[in-house]
Amino acid sequence: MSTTDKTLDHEHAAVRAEALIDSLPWLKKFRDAIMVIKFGGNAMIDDRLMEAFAEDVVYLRHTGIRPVVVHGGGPQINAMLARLGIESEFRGGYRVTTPETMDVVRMVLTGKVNPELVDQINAHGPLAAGTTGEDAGLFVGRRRPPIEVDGELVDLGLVGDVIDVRVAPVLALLDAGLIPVVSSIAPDVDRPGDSLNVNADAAASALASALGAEKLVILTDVAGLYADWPDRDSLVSSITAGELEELLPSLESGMIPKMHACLDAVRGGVSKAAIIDGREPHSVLLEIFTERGIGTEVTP
Ligand SMILES: Nc1ncnc2c1ncn2[C@@H]1O[C@H](COP(=O)(O)OP(=O)(O)O)[C@@H](O)[C@H]1O
Ligand SMILES: CC(=O)N[C@@H](CCC(=O)OP(=O)(O)O)C(=O)O
Repeated sequence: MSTTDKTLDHEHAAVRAEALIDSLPWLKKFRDAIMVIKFGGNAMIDDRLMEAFAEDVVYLRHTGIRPVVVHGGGPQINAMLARLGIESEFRGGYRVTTPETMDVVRMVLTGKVNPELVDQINAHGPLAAGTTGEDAGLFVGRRRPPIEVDGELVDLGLVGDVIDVRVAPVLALLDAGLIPVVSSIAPDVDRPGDSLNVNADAAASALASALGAEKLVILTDVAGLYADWPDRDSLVSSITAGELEELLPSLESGMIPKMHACLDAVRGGVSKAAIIDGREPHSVLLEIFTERGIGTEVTP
């Protein structure tokens, strides 16, 4: 015998059924679509968020969407550099990368963060396959020329841009039903044997364009793009590429690579790019399966 309050049960059931039915148009629309999701280092610090992220990605995969994960690991690189007593600085949103720093970046991204993320996803079944921009020549990298920061030219060292992507290895993983998990290291096309540190937002953007992805979703540690940072009333829900281009010069620090990444992606053929709050559990599902999405969307 059960004494549950049936009225309450019916209400809960109705809300849950509505949420499931609301996702129907998106399930139909996005079947087989490739979605590139960039998972930032800040969300990885919290085990609960990392578990929720893994669940979201596995959920997408089981709905027939083809998720590709690109990850960063800035805070984890900072922690390891501090342990090793190596200083590093950020200029214009990018880490100034010496050869010594590059060794640590590669070790942390490819040796620690990538397998940890793969493990989280594979807790749900053997779905994730870790790879880097160096494996099978996925990324073709080139050293970034000095950039201007506050009117001064800054040499970022071994920081690279992805100038070309050979999508075959990622497509092969997708065709095998797997979830590629990619770290943002690229081989230097001009100096064979050298590796370059690519900002993970930029790497995700290049991969999304090359794959002809339906969406690029970038998780971060704020609700989205603020037009007048740090004014919390200035959250942008939607912005076009043209409007974003005008806003870019006024942006600071971490938002610069992110918004460049979104702009490049939509200019590169991706239908929509979104910056969403990685501090909210299951933010990826809310972005993909709801009409308004969350955070800031960038459209062509
Ligand atoms: N206009 C802006 N809108 C939102 N965040 C901004 C803006 N300008 C600077 N920021 C900063 O950028 C940070 C996100 O960049 P970053 O720390 O590199 O994130 P992640 O680790 O997710 O890649 C935010 O936490 C915020 O402090
Ligand atoms: C050139 C550059 O800045 N590379 C980044 C790569 C990792 C990254 O982008 O990590 P998040 O996404 O967690 O910020 C770095 O060295 O921190």
